[in-house]
Amino acid sequence: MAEVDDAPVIVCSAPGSFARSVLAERHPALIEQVRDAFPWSPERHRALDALLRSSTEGVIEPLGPHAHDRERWDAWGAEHFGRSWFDVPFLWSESYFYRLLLEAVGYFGPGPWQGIDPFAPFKRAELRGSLVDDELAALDVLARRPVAERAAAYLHGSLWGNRADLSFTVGSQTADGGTDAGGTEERSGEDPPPLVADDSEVLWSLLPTGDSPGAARTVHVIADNSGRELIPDLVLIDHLLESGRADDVVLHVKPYPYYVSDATMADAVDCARRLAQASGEAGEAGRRLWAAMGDGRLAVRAHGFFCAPFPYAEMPDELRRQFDGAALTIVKGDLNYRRLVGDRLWSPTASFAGLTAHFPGPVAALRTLKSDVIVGLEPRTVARLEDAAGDGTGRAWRTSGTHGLVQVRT
Ligand SMILES: O=P(O)(O)OC[C@@]1(O)O[C@H](CO)[C@@H](O)[C@@H]1O
Repeated sequence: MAEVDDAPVIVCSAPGSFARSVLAERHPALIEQVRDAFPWSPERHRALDALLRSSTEGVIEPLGPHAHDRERWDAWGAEHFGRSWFDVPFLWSESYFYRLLLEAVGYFGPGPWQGIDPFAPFKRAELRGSLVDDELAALDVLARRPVAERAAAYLHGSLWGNRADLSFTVGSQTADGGTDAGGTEERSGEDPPPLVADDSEVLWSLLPTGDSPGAARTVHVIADNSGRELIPDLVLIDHLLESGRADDVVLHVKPYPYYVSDATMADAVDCARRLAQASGEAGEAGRRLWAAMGDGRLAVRAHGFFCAPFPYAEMPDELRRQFDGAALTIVKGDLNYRRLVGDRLWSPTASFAGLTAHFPGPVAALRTLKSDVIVGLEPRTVARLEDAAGDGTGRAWRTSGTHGLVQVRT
């Protein structure tokens, strides 16, 4: 594994690599699932066929001349057009794939399919499912526990919620609404398994309770998946506001559907409604969050950069300024982690603090491990993980979603 200063950018060309499997297997399966989820017109079917061909055997083409964001992607993709999908950075090719998938289904219009989220049936099925009922009911039991224990449970709920990632379960669920779409629990032997890094104490130390002099303490949360991840994120946010650890919270969602289950504004509303309509503690939290959105203590934003194919080190200044002065920014999930530290084959012991020094203000990653990128581990932890993997490659712990982390840079 390369050292910090020469870590290779991840591309999808290496045979047997996780990144290659995403492009070669996961994306084609996703196209077929999206195809089956709606009664698309012949034109949409043809566009899906073309995307399948291009993304598996073709080269990367620019957007069509009428695309509203053609200029932006022309600048972002200039050096990649005309090359094989497998030879350009993984972060770039995945992001562009989702942009093209939306194009294929007419999401950006004009036309009758404009604004129809092609992943909505999968997200809805998950949100309706009984696993969410069980998770909401568990909040009633938790409410009787001491506050420190509750805080830890809310934090872990948000972290492990990241296992419920519908792009991870492509090929194993349907959009018929009749079944729970998570399917991720089977991946974990121990539930929850131990964290590979745990800076929880540092995280809480950045958000002391009680009166603090000076400006309002703002916490930002860069959301990842909707449904079974965003619901515990919202519960955590409610706790931060209720316990006085934050005066206000900004939740950052995606401006358009992305990576299957990533949360958009519509999803944030659906999740808040699911909570608010629940009974017991969940319902109370949901109604408090609803009110907090109304009085501005919880703001939701959807900056275009959250669907950009680049690491956060390259975020535009106006977004950077939003995080300046925050008490903490919580960065959720695997893709956000890849973007936070850079999508490279770092040494797993490379410094998390060093690689996140670019980020404005204190930052915490809550993530389950679903790709090759990992930094900030103790050498003995890496040795233990490699030994325990026992699968011949010693790498499954990195990509299988069975392990989680809390990493903080103050
Ligand atoms: O950000 P999330 O939802 O935790 O994970 C997104 C993800 O499943 O998508 C990519 C494959 O498509 C992986 O790199 C990554 O694990």
